[in-house]
Amino acid sequence: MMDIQSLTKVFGAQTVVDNVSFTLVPHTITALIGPNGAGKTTTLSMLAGLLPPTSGHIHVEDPTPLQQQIGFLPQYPKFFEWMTAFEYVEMMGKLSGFTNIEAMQRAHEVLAYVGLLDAKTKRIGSFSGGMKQRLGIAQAILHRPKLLILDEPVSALDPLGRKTMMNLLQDLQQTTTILYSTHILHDAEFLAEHVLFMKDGRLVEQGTLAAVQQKFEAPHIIITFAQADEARQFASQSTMPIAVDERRAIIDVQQGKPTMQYVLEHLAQSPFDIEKVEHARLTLEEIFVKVVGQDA
Ligand SMILES: Nc1ncnc2c1ncn2[C@@H]1O[C@H](COP(=O)(O)OP(=O)(O)OP(=O)(O)O)[C@@H](O)[C@H]1O
Repeated sequence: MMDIQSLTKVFGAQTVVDNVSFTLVPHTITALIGPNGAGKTTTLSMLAGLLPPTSGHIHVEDPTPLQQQIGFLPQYPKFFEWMTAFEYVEMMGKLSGFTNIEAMQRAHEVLAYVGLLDAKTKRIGSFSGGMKQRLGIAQAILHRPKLLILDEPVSALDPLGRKTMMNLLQDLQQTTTILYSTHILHDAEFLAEHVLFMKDGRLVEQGTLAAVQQKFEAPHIIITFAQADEARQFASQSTMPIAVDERRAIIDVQQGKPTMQYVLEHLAQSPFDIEKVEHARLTLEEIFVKVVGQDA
């Protein structure tokens, strides 16, 4: 649906976004992950049409102007705090070309959708951070965009606010394609089907979450025993390089050996009670630290 080719942004002598290419798959959620200053906001601003790229192409199949196809929630959305939620969304509707009646109806719809209908006559200045983020979403989806771009939509929220926002994004995925930036890797792991890792303006890793996790699959086979002393006994009797962590025997795999088949055959001859045998998987956080080389 959206194909980004060699997107680059230079500010003075600094290349802030460097030759970035990726494709957004319709009706999926893509997480743009990177440390502070990686270039996430600059990338999203270019895609949202708020910042002209120095070079590169943004290709969309639909000939409708890009601005009409995209909804954008900035990292720090600015509202007129003295307005009520309804007044604000209704005004934004009129600004985006709705008639008065359409703007009123649509404002009602989107406020209901983000769970702010009860607060529609309250002044925005009295809203919590989570309510403001939801109001930002209401404004971003007002014109029924095909692509929703959100800059750090969950980072500033408390756990409950994050959960509400994640549920909203999951629901919105049915009707839109979503690209959002984040530092909260645990949430991205739960929400995103595709991940983009950015460092120093470059995409250093990208793909489906499953493929990236598979690529960084740790070269270990982990056997979980019913009892800790079974794990210890198994390790002491084996010729394989095994570390024991409580009930888990962790086998180092080097140059493909031992294979899972070898381990399973070995276990079949042992008297121990085994709960599971698995290839170790790194969490998104561990992969991120490995790829980006520093904490988020
Ligand atoms: N208008 C600008 N002029 C000059 N430099 C800029 C401008 N906007 C951003 N930068 C620089 O570009 C780099 C990337 O900034 P950007 O805000 O895109 O990163 P980010 O990954 O979104 O960071 P964060 O997670 O902290 O929001 C930074 O070094 C920043 O100082």
